[in-house]
Amino acid sequence: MSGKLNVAIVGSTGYGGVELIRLLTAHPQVEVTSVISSSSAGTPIAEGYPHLTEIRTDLLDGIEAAAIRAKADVVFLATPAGIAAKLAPELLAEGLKVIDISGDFRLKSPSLYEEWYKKSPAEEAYLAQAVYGLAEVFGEEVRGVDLISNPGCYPTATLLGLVPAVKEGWIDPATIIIDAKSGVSGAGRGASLGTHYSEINENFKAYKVNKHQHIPEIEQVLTRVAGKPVVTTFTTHLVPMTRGIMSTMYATIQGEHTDQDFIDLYRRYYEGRKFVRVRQAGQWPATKEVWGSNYCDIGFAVDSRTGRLTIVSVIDNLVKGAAGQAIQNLNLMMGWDEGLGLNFVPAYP
Ligand SMILES: NC(=O)C1=CN([C@@H]2O[C@H](COP(=O)(O)OP(=O)(O)OC[C@H]3O[C@@H](n4cnc5c(N)ncnc54)[C@H](OP(=O)(O)O)[C@@H]3O)[C@@H](O)[C@H]2O)C=CC1
Ligand SMILES: CC(=O)N[C@@H](CCC(=O)OP(=O)(O)O)C(=O)O
Repeated sequence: MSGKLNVAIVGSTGYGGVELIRLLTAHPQVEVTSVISSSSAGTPIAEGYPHLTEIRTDLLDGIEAAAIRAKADVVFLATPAGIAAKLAPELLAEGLKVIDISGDFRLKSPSLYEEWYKKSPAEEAYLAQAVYGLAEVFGEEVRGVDLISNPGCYPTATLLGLVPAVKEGWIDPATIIIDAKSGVSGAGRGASLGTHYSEINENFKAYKVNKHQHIPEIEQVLTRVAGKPVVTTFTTHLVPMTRGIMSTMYATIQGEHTDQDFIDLYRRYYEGRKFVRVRQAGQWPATKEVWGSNYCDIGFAVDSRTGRLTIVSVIDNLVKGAAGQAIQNLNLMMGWDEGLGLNFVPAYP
Protein backbone atom coordinates (compact mmCIF):
# COMPACT_ATOMS: atom_id res chain seq x y z
CA MET A 1 0.00 0.00 0.00
CA SER A 2 1.47 3.32 -1.10
CA GLY A 3 -0.99 5.52 0.83
CA LYS A 4 -1.81 7.19 -2.44
CA LEU A 5 -5.21 7.48 -4.13
CA ASN A 6 -5.71 4.63 -6.59
CA VAL A 7 -6.94 5.72 -9.97
CA ALA A 8 -8.19 3.89 -13.08
CA ILE A 9 -8.38 5.23 -16.63
CA VAL A 10 -10.85 3.99 -19.24
CA GLY A 11 -10.15 4.86 -22.89
CA SER A 12 -6.44 4.60 -22.09
CA THR A 13 -5.05 4.51 -25.59
CA GLY A 14 -6.86 7.61 -26.86
CA TYR A 15 -5.18 11.02 -26.75
CA GLY A 16 -7.08 12.08 -23.63
CA GLY A 17 -6.29 8.81 -21.84
CA VAL A 18 -2.61 8.92 -22.71
CA GLU A 19 -2.38 12.53 -21.58
CA LEU A 20 -3.99 11.54 -18.26
CA ILE A 21 -1.37 8.81 -17.83
CA ARG A 22 1.47 11.21 -18.68
CA LEU A 23 0.33 13.88 -16.23
CA LEU A 24 -0.61 11.49 -13.42
CA THR A 25 2.89 9.95 -13.38
CA ALA A 26 4.00 13.26 -11.82
CA HIS A 27 1.12 13.53 -9.32
CA PRO A 28 2.39 13.19 -5.75
CA GLN A 29 -0.86 11.79 -4.29
CA VAL A 30 -2.02 9.47 -7.05
CA GLU A 31 -1.13 6.01 -8.27
CA VAL A 32 -2.47 4.85 -11.63
CA THR A 33 -3.35 1.26 -10.73
CA SER A 34 -5.44 0.33 -13.70
CA VAL A 35 -5.39 1.31 -17.37
CA ILE A 36 -8.30 -0.20 -19.25
CA SER A 37 -8.46 -0.53 -23.00
CA SER A 38 -11.22 -1.85 -25.21
CA SER A 39 -8.79 -2.39 -28.09
CA SER A 40 -5.32 -3.28 -26.78
CA ALA A 41 -5.82 -5.37 -23.64
CA GLY A 42 -2.91 -7.54 -22.60
CA THR A 43 -0.22 -5.35 -24.14
CA PRO A 44 2.02 -2.93 -22.23
CA ILE A 45 0.97 0.66 -22.86
CA ALA A 46 4.54 1.44 -23.97
CA GLU A 47 4.10 -0.87 -26.94
CA GLY A 48 1.77 1.61 -28.62
CA TYR A 49 3.20 4.66 -26.88
CA PRO A 50 6.98 4.24 -26.37
CA HIS A 51 7.19 7.65 -24.65
CA LEU A 52 5.39 5.99 -21.70
CA THR A 53 7.99 3.28 -20.99
CA GLU A 54 7.87 4.14 -17.27
CA ILE A 55 4.31 2.78 -17.09
CA ARG A 56 4.60 -0.90 -16.30
CA THR A 57 0.88 -1.64 -15.96
CA ASP A 58 -0.44 -3.77 -18.80
CA LEU A 59 -3.61 -2.64 -20.47
CA LEU A 60 -6.59 -4.47 -19.02
CA ASP A 61 -9.58 -5.87 -20.78
CA GLY A 62 -13.24 -5.53 -19.97
CA ILE A 63 -14.84 -2.42 -18.61
CA GLU A 64 -16.38 -4.17 -15.64
CA ALA A 65 -17.35 -1.98 -12.70
CA ALA A 66 -16.57 -4.45 -9.89
CA ALA A 67 -13.15 -5.25 -11.36
CA ILE A 68 -12.33 -1.55 -11.62
CA ARG A 69 -13.48 -0.99 -8.02
CA ALA A 70 -11.20 -3.78 -6.81
CA LYS A 71 -8.20 -1.71 -7.90
CA ALA A 72 -9.26 1.91 -7.77
CA ASP A 73 -11.17 4.60 -5.87
CA VAL A 74 -11.53 7.08 -8.71
CA VAL A 75 -12.00 6.46 -12.41
CA PHE A 76 -11.39 8.82 -15.31
CA LEU A 77 -13.50 8.16 -18.40
CA ALA A 78 -11.75 9.27 -21.59
CA THR A 79 -14.15 7.58 -23.98
CA PRO A 80 -16.13 8.79 -27.00
CA ALA A 81 -19.54 10.34 -26.39
CA GLY A 82 -22.22 7.80 -25.52
CA ILE A 83 -20.07 5.42 -23.41
CA ALA A 84 -19.96 7.26 -20.07
CA ALA A 85 -23.74 7.75 -20.05
CA LYS A 86 -24.13 3.99 -19.61
CA LEU A 87 -20.93 3.22 -17.72
CA ALA A 88 -20.87 5.94 -15.04
CA PRO A 89 -24.03 4.74 -13.20
CA GLU A 90 -22.52 1.24 -12.85
CA LEU A 91 -19.24 2.67 -11.57
CA LEU A 92 -21.00 4.98 -9.10
CA ALA A 93 -23.07 2.03 -7.82
CA GLU A 94 -19.79 0.25 -6.97
CA GLY A 95 -18.72 3.24 -4.85
CA LEU A 96 -16.25 4.71 -7.34
CA LYS A 97 -15.90 8.43 -7.94
CA VAL A 98 -16.12 9.28 -11.63
CA ILE A 99 -14.57 12.09 -13.68
CA ASP A 100 -15.88 12.03 -17.24
CA ILE A 101 -14.01 14.00 -19.91
CA SER A 102 -16.57 13.26 -22.62
CA GLY A 103 -19.66 15.37 -23.26
CA ASP A 104 -22.13 12.87 -21.73
CA PHE A 105 -22.90 14.72 -18.49
CA ARG A 106 -22.30 18.35 -19.44
CA LEU A 107 -25.78 19.29 -20.64
CA LYS A 108 -28.48 19.25 -17.99
CA SER A 109 -31.20 18.72 -20.60
CA PRO A 110 -31.43 15.18 -22.08
CA SER A 111 -33.23 16.47 -25.16
CA LEU A 112 -30.48 19.01 -25.87
CA TYR A 113 -27.89 16.22 -25.61
CA GLU A 114 -29.87 14.08 -28.03
CA GLU A 115 -30.26 17.00 -30.44
CA TRP A 116 -26.58 18.03 -30.50
CA TYR A 117 -24.76 14.73 -29.92
CA LYS A 118 -27.24 12.52 -31.86
CA LYS A 119 -26.99 9.87 -29.15
CA SER A 120 -29.13 8.60 -26.28
CA PRO A 121 -28.70 10.77 -23.20
CA ALA A 122 -27.74 9.64 -19.71
CA GLU A 123 -30.57 9.21 -17.22
CA GLU A 124 -31.82 12.54 -15.95
CA ALA A 125 -30.97 11.76 -12.30
CA TYR A 126 -27.30 11.40 -13.25
CA LEU A 127 -27.35 14.55 -15.37
CA ALA A 128 -28.69 16.36 -12.32
CA GLN A 129 -26.07 14.79 -10.07
CA ALA A 130 -23.07 15.62 -12.28
CA VAL A 131 -21.14 18.76 -11.34
CA TYR A 132 -19.75 20.75 -14.27
CA GLY A 133 -16.08 21.19 -13.48
CA LEU A 134 -15.10 24.49 -15.06
CA ALA A 135 -12.51 24.73 -12.33
CA GLU A 136 -11.98 28.49 -11.98
CA VAL A 137 -15.72 29.24 -12.12
CA PHE A 138 -17.48 26.33 -10.38
CA GLY A 139 -14.52 24.75 -8.57
CA GLU A 140 -16.11 25.16 -5.15
CA GLU A 141 -19.04 22.97 -6.22
CA VAL A 142 -16.73 20.08 -7.06
CA ARG A 143 -15.40 19.37 -3.57
CA GLY A 144 -16.48 15.97 -2.25
CA VAL A 145 -18.82 15.07 -5.12
CA ASP A 146 -18.94 11.65 -6.81
CA LEU A 147 -19.54 12.59 -10.45
CA ILE A 148 -17.68 15.36 -12.26
CA SER A 149 -18.34 16.33 -15.84
CA ASN A 150 -15.18 17.84 -17.28
CA PRO A 151 -15.90 20.74 -19.66
CA GLY A 152 -15.28 20.54 -23.40
CA CYS A 153 -12.05 21.96 -24.79
CA TYR A 154 -13.60 24.87 -26.71
CA PRO A 155 -15.99 25.77 -23.85
CA THR A 156 -13.06 25.89 -21.41
CA ALA A 157 -11.14 28.47 -23.44
CA THR A 158 -14.28 30.37 -24.37
CA LEU A 159 -16.00 30.51 -21.00
CA LEU A 160 -12.87 31.44 -19.05
CA GLY A 161 -12.59 34.35 -21.50
CA LEU A 162 -16.21 35.45 -21.16
CA VAL A 163 -17.55 34.70 -17.68
CA PRO A 164 -16.15 37.65 -15.65
CA ALA A 165 -17.34 40.26 -18.18
CA VAL A 166 -20.79 38.66 -18.52
CA LYS A 167 -21.15 38.27 -14.75
CA GLU A 168 -20.24 41.92 -14.19
CA GLY A 169 -22.62 43.10 -16.96
CA TRP A 170 -19.76 44.81 -18.81
CA ILE A 171 -20.61 43.13 -22.13
CA ASP A 172 -24.02 42.49 -23.67
CA PRO A 173 -24.35 38.66 -23.83
CA ALA A 174 -26.76 38.90 -26.77
CA THR A 175 -23.96 40.31 -28.94
CA ILE A 176 -21.28 37.68 -28.29
CA ILE A 177 -19.62 36.11 -31.33
CA ILE A 178 -17.03 33.37 -30.82
CA ASP A 179 -14.46 32.49 -33.46
CA ALA A 180 -12.52 29.42 -32.33
CA LYS A 181 -9.64 27.40 -33.78
CA SER A 182 -8.22 24.04 -32.72
CA GLY A 183 -5.23 21.87 -33.43
CA VAL A 184 -6.00 18.46 -34.89
CA SER A 185 -5.44 16.40 -31.71
CA GLY A 186 -8.80 17.83 -30.60
CA ALA A 187 -10.41 15.33 -32.95
CA GLY A 188 -8.84 12.34 -31.15
CA ARG A 189 -6.43 9.68 -32.40
CA GLY A 190 -8.69 7.88 -34.83
CA ALA A 191 -7.88 8.45 -38.49
CA SER A 192 -10.51 10.22 -40.56
CA LEU A 193 -10.79 11.79 -43.98
CA GLY A 194 -11.18 15.28 -42.52
CA THR A 195 -8.06 15.10 -40.35
CA HIS A 196 -5.38 13.21 -42.24
CA TYR A 197 -2.17 14.97 -43.25
CA SER A 198 -2.87 16.08 -46.80
CA GLU A 199 -6.31 17.39 -45.82
CA ILE A 200 -4.90 19.47 -42.95
CA ASN A 201 -1.39 20.48 -43.96
CA GLU A 202 -1.26 24.04 -45.36
CA ASN A 203 -5.01 24.24 -44.94
CA PHE A 204 -7.38 26.13 -42.64
CA LYS A 205 -11.03 25.24 -42.59
CA ALA A 206 -14.26 25.94 -40.76
CA TYR A 207 -16.38 22.98 -39.65
CA LYS A 208 -19.68 22.17 -37.87
CA VAL A 209 -20.80 25.78 -38.41
CA ASN A 210 -23.88 26.41 -36.21
CA LYS A 211 -23.96 22.66 -35.50
CA HIS A 212 -21.14 22.21 -33.00
CA GLN A 213 -22.01 20.19 -29.86
CA HIS A 214 -20.24 22.78 -27.70
CA ILE A 215 -22.78 25.51 -28.56
CA PRO A 216 -25.41 24.37 -25.99
CA GLU A 217 -22.66 23.82 -23.38
CA ILE A 218 -21.40 27.39 -23.77
CA GLU A 219 -24.95 28.77 -23.77
CA GLN A 220 -25.90 26.75 -20.67
CA VAL A 221 -23.10 28.38 -18.66
CA LEU A 222 -23.56 31.89 -20.07
CA THR A 223 -27.30 31.66 -19.31
CA ARG A 224 -26.52 30.68 -15.73
CA VAL A 225 -23.97 33.46 -15.28
CA ALA A 226 -26.05 36.17 -17.01
CA GLY A 227 -29.25 35.12 -15.22
CA LYS A 228 -31.18 35.25 -18.51
CA PRO A 229 -31.26 33.13 -21.68
CA VAL A 230 -28.18 33.56 -23.87
CA VAL A 231 -27.72 32.26 -27.40
CA THR A 232 -24.50 32.75 -29.26
CA THR A 233 -22.73 32.43 -32.61
CA PHE A 234 -19.83 29.97 -32.39
CA THR A 235 -17.68 28.89 -35.33
CA THR A 236 -14.91 26.31 -35.10
CA HIS A 237 -11.87 25.93 -37.37
CA LEU A 238 -9.17 23.31 -37.79
CA VAL A 239 -5.60 24.63 -37.84
CA PRO A 240 -2.63 22.63 -39.14
CA MET A 241 -1.00 22.17 -35.75
CA THR A 242 -1.15 19.36 -33.21
CA ARG A 243 -2.17 21.01 -29.93
CA GLY A 244 -3.80 24.26 -28.97
CA ILE A 245 -7.06 26.19 -29.03
CA MET A 246 -7.50 29.89 -29.60
CA SER A 247 -10.91 31.36 -28.97
CA THR A 248 -11.37 34.93 -30.20
CA MET A 249 -14.53 36.60 -28.92
CA TYR A 250 -16.32 39.83 -29.72
CA ALA A 251 -19.10 41.58 -27.79
CA THR A 252 -20.60 45.04 -27.36
CA ILE A 253 -19.38 46.80 -24.23
CA GLN A 254 -21.96 48.06 -21.72
CA GLY A 255 -20.80 51.21 -19.90
CA GLU A 256 -17.45 52.99 -20.18
CA HIS A 257 -14.51 50.64 -19.67
CA THR A 258 -10.87 50.74 -20.74
CA ASP A 259 -8.49 47.88 -21.52
CA GLN A 260 -7.06 48.26 -18.02
CA ASP A 261 -10.55 48.09 -16.45
CA PHE A 262 -11.08 44.68 -18.09
CA ILE A 263 -7.62 43.49 -17.09
CA ASP A 264 -8.25 44.53 -13.48
CA LEU A 265 -11.72 42.93 -13.47
CA TYR A 266 -10.38 39.58 -14.73
CA ARG A 267 -7.36 39.64 -12.39
CA ARG A 268 -9.74 40.20 -9.47
CA TYR A 269 -12.10 37.43 -10.61
CA TYR A 270 -9.26 34.92 -11.03
CA GLU A 271 -7.27 36.04 -8.00
CA GLY A 272 -5.56 33.06 -6.36
CA ARG A 273 -6.30 30.81 -9.36
CA LYS A 274 -2.86 30.05 -10.74
CA PHE A 275 -3.94 28.55 -14.07
CA VAL A 276 -5.58 31.64 -15.55
CA ARG A 277 -3.09 34.31 -16.57
CA VAL A 278 -4.43 37.68 -17.65
CA ARG A 279 -2.06 39.48 -20.00
CA GLN A 280 -1.03 43.10 -19.73
CA ALA A 281 -2.52 45.57 -22.23
CA GLY A 282 -1.37 45.03 -25.80
CA GLN A 283 0.10 41.56 -25.16
CA TRP A 284 -1.83 38.87 -27.04
CA PRO A 285 -1.60 35.24 -25.94
CA ALA A 286 -0.50 32.57 -28.42
CA THR A 287 -1.14 28.83 -28.28
CA LYS A 288 2.57 28.08 -28.02
CA GLU A 289 2.69 30.03 -24.77
CA VAL A 290 0.46 27.44 -23.04
CA TRP A 291 1.67 24.35 -24.92
CA GLY A 292 1.66 21.17 -22.81
CA SER A 293 0.48 23.10 -19.73
CA ASN A 294 -2.70 23.63 -17.73
CA TYR A 295 -2.71 27.40 -18.28
CA CYS A 296 -5.38 29.50 -19.93
CA ASP A 297 -3.97 32.86 -21.05
CA ILE A 298 -6.33 35.74 -21.84
CA GLY A 299 -5.82 39.14 -23.53
CA PHE A 300 -8.20 42.05 -24.25
CA ALA A 301 -8.66 45.14 -26.33
CA VAL A 302 -11.45 47.71 -26.18
CA ASP A 303 -12.29 49.20 -29.58
CA SER A 304 -13.64 52.66 -28.76
CA ARG A 305 -14.53 53.18 -32.44
CA THR A 306 -17.04 50.27 -32.54
CA GLY A 307 -17.80 50.02 -28.83
CA ARG A 308 -16.82 46.35 -28.94
CA LEU A 309 -14.45 44.26 -26.83
CA THR A 310 -12.10 41.66 -28.34
CA ILE A 311 -11.05 38.82 -26.04
CA VAL A 312 -8.43 36.22 -27.00
CA SER A 313 -8.17 33.08 -24.87
CA VAL A 314 -5.75 30.18 -25.44
CA ILE A 315 -5.33 26.72 -23.92
CA ASP A 316 -3.72 23.38 -24.72
CA ASN A 317 -6.77 21.32 -25.70
CA LEU A 318 -5.38 18.09 -24.24
CA VAL A 319 -4.28 19.63 -20.92
CA LYS A 320 -6.50 22.51 -19.75
CA GLY A 321 -9.10 21.37 -22.31
CA ALA A 322 -9.16 17.73 -21.12
CA ALA A 323 -6.70 15.75 -18.95
CA GLY A 324 -5.16 18.67 -17.04
CA GLN A 325 -8.46 20.21 -15.99
CA ALA A 326 -9.73 16.69 -15.11
CA ILE A 327 -6.77 16.33 -12.71
CA GLN A 328 -7.38 19.86 -11.39
CA ASN A 329 -10.95 18.70 -10.72
CA LEU A 330 -9.69 15.56 -8.97
CA ASN A 331 -7.57 17.83 -6.75
CA LEU A 332 -10.54 20.07 -5.98
CA MET A 333 -12.81 17.07 -5.39
CA MET A 334 -10.31 15.64 -2.87
CA GLY A 335 -9.75 19.01 -1.16
CA TRP A 336 -6.11 19.11 -2.29
CA ASP A 337 -4.18 22.03 -3.77
CA GLU A 338 -5.62 22.41 -7.27
CA GLY A 339 -2.16 22.47 -8.82
CA LEU A 340 -0.91 19.05 -7.64
CA GLY A 341 0.70 17.29 -10.58
CA LEU A 342 0.13 20.34 -12.79
CA ASN A 343 2.65 22.85 -11.53
CA PHE A 344 4.88 23.12 -14.58
CA VAL A 345 5.37 25.88 -17.11
CA PRO A 346 4.64 25.40 -20.81
CA ALA A 347 7.25 23.93 -23.17
CA TYR A 348 8.57 26.56 -25.60
CA PRO A 349 9.11 26.92 -28.51
N1 LIG B 1 -8.94 15.39 -27.84
C1 LIG B 1 -9.29 16.45 -27.13
O1 LIG B 1 -8.63 17.52 -27.23
C2 LIG B 1 -10.47 16.41 -26.23
C3 LIG B 1 -11.30 15.33 -26.15
N2 LIG B 1 -12.39 15.36 -25.31
C4 LIG B 1 -13.28 14.23 -25.20
O2 LIG B 1 -12.60 13.18 -24.50
C5 LIG B 1 -13.00 11.92 -24.99
C6 LIG B 1 -11.76 11.18 -25.49
O3 LIG B 1 -11.18 11.94 -26.53
P1 LIG B 1 -9.85 11.52 -27.27
O4 LIG B 1 -8.94 10.84 -26.32
O5 LIG B 1 -9.37 12.69 -28.01
O6 LIG B 1 -10.42 10.45 -28.30
P2 LIG B 1 -9.66 9.23 -28.96
O7 LIG B 1 -10.51 8.84 -30.13
O8 LIG B 1 -8.24 9.55 -29.16
O9 LIG B 1 -9.76 8.11 -27.84
C7 LIG B 1 -10.93 7.57 -27.34
C8 LIG B 1 -10.60 6.20 -26.76
O10 LIG B 1 -11.79 5.64 -26.20
C9 LIG B 1 -11.71 4.21 -26.30
N3 LIG B 1 -12.93 3.72 -26.94
C10 LIG B 1 -13.31 3.88 -28.23
N4 LIG B 1 -14.49 3.27 -28.46
C11 LIG B 1 -14.85 2.73 -27.29
C12 LIG B 1 -15.97 1.97 -26.87
N5 LIG B 1 -16.95 1.66 -27.71
N6 LIG B 1 -16.03 1.57 -25.58
C13 LIG B 1 -15.04 1.90 -24.72
N7 LIG B 1 -13.96 2.59 -25.06
C14 LIG B 1 -13.87 3.01 -26.32
C15 LIG B 1 -10.50 3.88 -27.16
O11 LIG B 1 -9.45 3.54 -26.28
P3 LIG B 1 -9.16 2.00 -25.95
O12 LIG B 1 -9.06 1.35 -27.29
O13 LIG B 1 -7.89 2.02 -25.20
O14 LIG B 1 -10.33 1.50 -25.16
C16 LIG B 1 -10.16 5.19 -27.82
O15 LIG B 1 -8.81 5.28 -28.09
C17 LIG B 1 -14.02 12.18 -26.10
O16 LIG B 1 -15.31 12.11 -25.56
C18 LIG B 1 -13.68 13.61 -26.52
O17 LIG B 1 -14.78 14.25 -27.08
C19 LIG B 1 -12.64 16.41 -24.48
C20 LIG B 1 -11.84 17.50 -24.52
C21 LIG B 1 -10.71 17.62 -25.42
C1 LIG C 1 -10.66 19.50 -33.59
C2 LIG C 1 -11.90 18.76 -33.20
O1 LIG C 1 -12.47 18.03 -33.98
N1 LIG C 1 -12.34 18.96 -31.97
C3 LIG C 1 -13.51 18.30 -31.47
C4 LIG C 1 -13.63 18.57 -30.00
C5 LIG C 1 -13.97 17.30 -29.29
C6 LIG C 1 -14.54 17.49 -27.95
O2 LIG C 1 -13.93 17.93 -27.03
O3 LIG C 1 -15.81 17.20 -27.94
P1 LIG C 1 -16.75 16.57 -26.80
O4 LIG C 1 -17.75 17.59 -26.54
O5 LIG C 1 -17.36 15.36 -27.40
O6 LIG C 1 -15.91 16.26 -25.63
C7 LIG C 1 -14.78 18.80 -32.17
O7 LIG C 1 -14.77 19.91 -32.65
O8 LIG C 1 -15.77 18.08 -32.10
